[in-house]
Amino acid sequence: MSDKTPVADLVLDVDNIVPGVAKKDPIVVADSVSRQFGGLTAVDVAHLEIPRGSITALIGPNGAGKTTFFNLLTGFDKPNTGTWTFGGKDLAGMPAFKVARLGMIRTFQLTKALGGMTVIENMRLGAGRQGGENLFKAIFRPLWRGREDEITVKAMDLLARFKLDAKADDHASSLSGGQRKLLEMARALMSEPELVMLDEPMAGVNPALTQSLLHHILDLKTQGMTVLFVEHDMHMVNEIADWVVVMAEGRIVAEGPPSTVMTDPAVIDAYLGAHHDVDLGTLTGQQEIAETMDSDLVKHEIEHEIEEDGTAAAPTTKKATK
Ligand SMILES: Nc1ncnc2c1ncn2[C@@H]1O[C@H](COP(=O)(O)OP(=O)(O)OP(=O)(O)O)[C@@H](O)[C@H]1O
Repeated sequence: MSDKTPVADLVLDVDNIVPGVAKKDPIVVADSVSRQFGGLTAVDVAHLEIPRGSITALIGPNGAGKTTFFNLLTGFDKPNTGTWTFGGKDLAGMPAFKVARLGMIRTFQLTKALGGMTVIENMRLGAGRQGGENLFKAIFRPLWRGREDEITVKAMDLLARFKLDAKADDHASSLSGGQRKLLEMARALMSEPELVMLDEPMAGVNPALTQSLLHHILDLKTQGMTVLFVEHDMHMVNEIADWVVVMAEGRIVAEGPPSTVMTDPAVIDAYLGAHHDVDLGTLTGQQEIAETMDSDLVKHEIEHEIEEDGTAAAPTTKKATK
């Protein structure tokens, strides 16, 4: 289906592919990133490099630490130890809204389309800084109006690409689960990110929209973006990922191209340890998603963004770092 990036273009040494292997052109480099919750070590990543301009899948059994690792990289959670860079910039300690502004945008396992707002309003929110009811805006109103028009045009273009343009004025709450996933992805693109991080993009999406989502993800790569996604659906991973990173019990236990990773004993062990009945070749089901925590953190990040931008519309928050 996709044009896979050859392994030789991704790693420095194709003959020695081990967890933490050096990439030719890494966009993210993480070192000694750990996160404990009480006595539980949720993430303990010694070294990981994400190759630029390709599609990397982060897989692993439930509870492996994938979402927590996403949260740490994107500033939605703070690690106990570790450093990481994005495009060479040190991100440790940087809040989520600043990480997003640098071009590292994520979506959530449970979509955060803000149901009380319309589809187009959600899209405008994705554009980041738009000015607000501040003095600067009051003085330079015509300039801001121009910028707002530009944002609307861009939003409508993206909505058309994602076949959501007819729904622009509908409340996001009226969309189906799959359409919300599309909206979240479209909104992420408003800020022209370099790295798009998708947390279980296929979860809760009905089969009719699955192919469409797959094509949109492949399209991101065609447009020069890097994609990192968490996914349980191994068919999807096989189909679109250039590279697969496997987590188990917080650590990176294997990485490599999908064709070899699925037969790696460490990977089979990791999955069989958690699911005695799982066949990696046929694992396709959508996971039931547990709603956990942290709506306060997300709310705080959005409030912070609004405070900084001075934007008038105060969105309601939905969920969370999942
Ligand atoms: N806020 C939290 N407080 C306490 N424990 C947490 C918290 N967030 C995650 N954990 C625990 O950390 C571990 C890793 O969870 P995480 O959600 O990152 O795994 P995951 O690989 O994303 O799982 P899944 O595939 O089920 O989404 C789990 O044992 C989880 O229960």
